[in-house]
Amino acid sequence: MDRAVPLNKLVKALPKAHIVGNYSDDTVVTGISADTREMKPGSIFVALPGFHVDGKKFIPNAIEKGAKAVVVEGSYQPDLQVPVIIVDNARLAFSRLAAEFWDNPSHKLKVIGVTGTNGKTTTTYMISSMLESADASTGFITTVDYKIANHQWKHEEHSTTPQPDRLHELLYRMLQAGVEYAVIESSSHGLKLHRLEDVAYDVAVFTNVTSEHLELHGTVEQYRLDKARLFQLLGNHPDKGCGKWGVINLDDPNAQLYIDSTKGKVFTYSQQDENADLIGNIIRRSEEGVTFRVHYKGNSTEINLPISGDYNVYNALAAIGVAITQNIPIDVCKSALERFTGVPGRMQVISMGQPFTVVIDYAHTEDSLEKVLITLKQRTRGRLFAVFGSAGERDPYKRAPMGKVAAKYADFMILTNEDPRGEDEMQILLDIAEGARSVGAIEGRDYICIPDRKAAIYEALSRASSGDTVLLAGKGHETTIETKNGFIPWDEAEIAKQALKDLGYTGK
Ligand SMILES: CC(=O)N[C@H]1[C@@H](OP(=O)(O)OP(=O)(O)OC[C@H]2O[C@@H](n3ccc(=O)[nH]c3=O)[C@H](O)[C@@H]2O)O[C@H](CO)[C@@H](O)[C@@H]1O[C@H](C)C(=O)N[C@@H](C)C(=O)N[C@H](CCC(=O)O)C(=O)O
Ligand SMILES: Nc1ncnc2c1ncn2[C@@H]1O[C@H](COP(=O)(O)OP(=O)(O)OP(=O)(O)O)[C@@H](O)[C@H]1O
Repeated sequence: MDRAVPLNKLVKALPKAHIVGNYSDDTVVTGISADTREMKPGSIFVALPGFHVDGKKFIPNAIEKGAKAVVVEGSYQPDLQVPVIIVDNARLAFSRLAAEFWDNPSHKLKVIGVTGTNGKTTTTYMISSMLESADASTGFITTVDYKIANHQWKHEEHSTTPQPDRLHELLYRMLQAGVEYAVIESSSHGLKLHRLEDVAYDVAVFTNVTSEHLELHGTVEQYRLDKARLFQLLGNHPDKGCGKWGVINLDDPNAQLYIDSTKGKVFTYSQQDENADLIGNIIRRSEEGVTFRVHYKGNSTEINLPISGDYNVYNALAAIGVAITQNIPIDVCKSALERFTGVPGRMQVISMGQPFTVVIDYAHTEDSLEKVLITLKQRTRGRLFAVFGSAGERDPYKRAPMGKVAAKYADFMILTNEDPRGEDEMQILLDIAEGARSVGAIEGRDYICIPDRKAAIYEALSRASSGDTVLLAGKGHETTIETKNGFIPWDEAEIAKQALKDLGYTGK
């Protein structure tokens, strides 16, 4: 989207910055970027201190490509032909500049942020569908896809929360399209690395915390604290007349931290605690979904959620909580939830007329794998197969617990690649197997390792028979497998369908 903003205006947004070099009042910039591979001429280049390399290394390249100014953290000596904006923290400056460049779109939208280890995407989808049932136009930013009013599309980025330039551009486009509410999956990376610092949130939602991404946060304690930033950000920006709310899962042991961090009013939900503002009790479970009753201010309503998994009742309660803070009646929430079609790659059933069930799910943590396996175990007459792996270069400590929990519930496991990245793929599988073996699993009898994911899927489907369930976990909606040799295109649903066809199942 073409846009030109005076450099002057952007520099004013960084009052503590020190500027070296001159520019005239009519200098304009046409973009903000922290990546020379994507930067367009006329942009400000922000040199971020990366995890692999210092972005300062790319300054000459940025200037060659037409950067109008560069932002650096700390100091930068060489004499450059463009102004150098020296700041204390380049990530904070990147966020500030991107928000200013796109004219702070979040100040005019009503913005809802969803954080937590699991359930962010599902909850975001549910919130959006409820708001739309109440006739509000919505946009969202999720791991799976982006939505601006009626246009929804799958993105290729391997990220949940985009970098600030992309993020604020999306919010700007939402505003241009007449969107009233933006719902943003707010990852712990996004919060810790200040990608979300200049978003004016109105509602912050907390789903749950288990242990993940310790390669970034260091400790579970720090991970919990980094997520709390979302609730503090509520206090940073003007109120847009819809109130500021923290919507918090009271059943999570960490709830109090997020309640205490909320710069606004608190709304709680629970399946167990009578003190919560909103309570949901599961009444029955079926192949088609879960029925639960919600209790709010002395009234109660039964809701048939057409997706299975008890945890989805938590996601639904979080979304109803948000709707209540926006004065949406529970009947509207009910009708939105009863029409909910789910999220691609989450409990997605693949049917080609085979006599067993095939389910694709994005479970890639110990907690989510356990919850999904429990759900599937409850409704499987035969054997439960689990095909899964664990990411390379991320959270190696979660591998053994994933193996352990899968060994507990699955009758047979095929350990396979998820995103091995630069790591030895067999070593990742051996790390998972170690957890499985710690609870008595034996190779050959209870599990096998097949790094090639396609071959693993074919093996599982050819072993399955009537009444069995095959869970393909960890890839969900993702469109690539990241290996040391680059990205391999991937579509788990298509591969499962093709495998079933090759096994002779062609019906619906
Ligand atoms: C941890 C993190 O934020 N990583 C991002 C970061 O990588 P990095 O720090 O390693 O970058 P680097 O290679 O050291 O380079 C340093 C700087 O030089 C720039 N550069 C680099 C090369 C070049 O030719 N020119 C150039 O300008 C880079 O853009 C970067 O700004 O900058 C890269 C370029 O923008 C991103 O691709 C990369 O995200 C990758 C995709 C990633 O995997 N991110 C994940 C960990 C992530 O953020 N996940 C969370 C949570 C997901 C969840 O909930 O499960 C998310 O919100 O997405
Ligand atoms: N409330 C929940 N509690 C535990 N597990 C959940 C919950 N909701 C979803 N899951 C599990 O987590 C997986 C991912 O769900 P979802 O995409 O909604 O979460 P997420 O937090 O957005 O994950 P990510 O950020 O990694 O995309 C699902 O496939 C399911 O296995």
